[in-house]
Amino acid sequence: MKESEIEESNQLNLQFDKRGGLLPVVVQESETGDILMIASVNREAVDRTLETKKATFWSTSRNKLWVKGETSENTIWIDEILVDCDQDALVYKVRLEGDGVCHTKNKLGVHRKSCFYRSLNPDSKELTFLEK
Ligand SMILES: N=c1c2ncn([C@@H]3O[C@H](COP(=O)(O)OP(=O)(O)OP(=O)(O)O)[C@@H](O)[C@H]3O)c2ncn1[C@@H]1O[C@H](COP(=O)(O)O)[C@@H](O)[C@H]1O
Ligand SMILES: [Mg+2]
Ligand SMILES: [Zn+2]
Repeated sequence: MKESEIEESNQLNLQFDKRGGLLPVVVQESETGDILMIASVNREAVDRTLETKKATFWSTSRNKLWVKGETSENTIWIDEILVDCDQDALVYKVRLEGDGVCHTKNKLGVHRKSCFYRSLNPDSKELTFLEK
């Protein structure tokens, strides 16, 4: 496929083959801009996400389609999907149904909103928890 057909096209031509069938997805909360998690999708996961408006991924450890929230009930609802220049990465802009997306819990026993709850200090190389 010519570059122009990918970069300047209004047609969806996701480049799964380039990446072994899996593309990275950044999940971002629409309302706040917060980055919530990064996961992988195959073609089926994208199709299911478009059909159901529920964020669906490919679980790389369980090797199966993963409708986020299927056990935790922390469903993620799609507002918008962005596709990058060379059509090999996505952004899901979303609304949360539950407390958060992360499978870890904070001190109050609540699912953390984002998987990115620690910051790396470049000098000490230690991690600082961002939560109060
Ligand atoms: N719920 C999550 C979850 N939420 C967010 N994330 C992030 O999503 C990324 C997914 O990457 P992977 O495909 O490598 O994760 P995975 O192989 O599905 O994870 P596991 O099944 O090994 O826990 C992780 O690196 C986390 O940063 C999660 N990763 C894993 N889970 C597991 O997914 C399962 C189902 O959770 P629900 O969909 O919320 O019911 C539970 O067993 C959870 O432990
Ligand atoms: Mg990960
Ligand atoms: Zn997490």
